[in-house]
Amino acid sequence: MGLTEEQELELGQYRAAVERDCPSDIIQFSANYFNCKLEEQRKLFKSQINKNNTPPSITSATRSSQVETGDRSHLLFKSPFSEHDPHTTNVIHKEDPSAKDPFKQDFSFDQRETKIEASNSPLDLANKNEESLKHKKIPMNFNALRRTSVSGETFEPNNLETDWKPEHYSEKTGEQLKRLEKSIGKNFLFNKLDKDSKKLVINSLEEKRVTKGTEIIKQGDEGDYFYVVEQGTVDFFVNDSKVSTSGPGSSFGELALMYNSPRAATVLAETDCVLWMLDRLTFRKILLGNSFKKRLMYDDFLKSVPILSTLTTYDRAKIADALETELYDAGSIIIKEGDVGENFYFIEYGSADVIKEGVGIVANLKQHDYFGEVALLNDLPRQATVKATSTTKVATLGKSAFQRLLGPVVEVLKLNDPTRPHHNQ
Ligand SMILES: Nc1ncnc2c1ncn2[C@@H]1O[C@@H]2COP(=O)(O)O[C@H]2[C@H]1O
Repeated sequence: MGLTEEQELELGQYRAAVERDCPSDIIQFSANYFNCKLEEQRKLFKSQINKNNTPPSITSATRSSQVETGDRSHLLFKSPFSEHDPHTTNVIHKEDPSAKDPFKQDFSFDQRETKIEASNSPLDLANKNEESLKHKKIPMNFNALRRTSVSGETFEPNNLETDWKPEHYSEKTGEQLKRLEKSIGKNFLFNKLDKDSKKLVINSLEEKRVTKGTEIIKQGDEGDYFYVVEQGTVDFFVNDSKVSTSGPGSSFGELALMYNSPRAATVLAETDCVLWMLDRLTFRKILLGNSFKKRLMYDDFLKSVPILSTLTTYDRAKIADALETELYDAGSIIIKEGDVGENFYFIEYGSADVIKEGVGIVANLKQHDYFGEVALLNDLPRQATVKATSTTKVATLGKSAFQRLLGPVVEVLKLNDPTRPHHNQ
């Protein structure tokens, strides 16, 4: 007996996920993948029942329309081209980076679900976040070839429910709160937190004053704390070369805590500094699943994009922070020849044709390919139209993020520029 259309679709999606992520442990990957699928199906049922009091029939068509448009109408994205391009008006959904891709979307589903179901106490939220991290989108190679956790903390959901209390929790004074609001208010990581989580984080922060010249973090050490700068400036050194400086409102020290990896840089106080430290466990429980969600979700994907393969974890993390997701139906226009170029794109999944006026199709793009760089690199109008040929999810970078973050690969992008004579493709 042949497979039904839906079974074919499911298997195709599964196959695409395996090909995309090239998991080192296929059994574990598959277990996670199908758990996510089940979870997704359950949630769809629940949300449908909550809405209509009628369970939906589970077909792919129902599922994708629910996932992509159902509850997210407020997130519908207006195409930058829609004013003058009738083809694009109904096609783009700007949404969580996780949307649509069945394996990766679980993060956002869980977060939303958590808010509905949990009591909303800070601890519940922390635990739920960690739970979703634990069995959902931790990249399969999350800890591969890296040193293991310093504290060896376990994240068993049941332990968390009852056992975990933030180690350094202490209610801040009014004066401290005012200062924190000022410094933390500037840090985008904290703006992603709901009120309870923010309060929990604030009361878990420890004040640390250091004098000019103090080594706050040493490259190669194990990670213990995440830092936010309230006053002063700090310098970053990689292999003894200074790579950057940052000041009030900025944060550092997240990489080692995220990836259980050695510190990637040395951090020195360039002036006397007032810092706030967050312990690793609270960081992982609260910030990781909220503020660094995109990094975790895009980690594997960005690693598998050939053009980015030479970047460091830090460089890729910065790109992930800046990415936005757009979803296009088959046949819709992603960029239009002659328009002003605003964004650069990676294809997360799907396919697209590159079409030049008067010439026809000049290239076919697939998963992991990029486009939209020519206009940005050369300050030109769009040199071709890019049209989705199947449902296509793209991750996009705005022009300034493109210029700021893709510096290290600009030469390669230029070399590959398809509009240059003799480009190597
Ligand atoms: N170019 C860079 N490479 C790596 N880490 C950097 C860089 N610039 C700043 N940092 C920060 O320096 C921190 C050192 O500790 P972590 O590796 O935990 O996290 C690192 C980043 O937050």
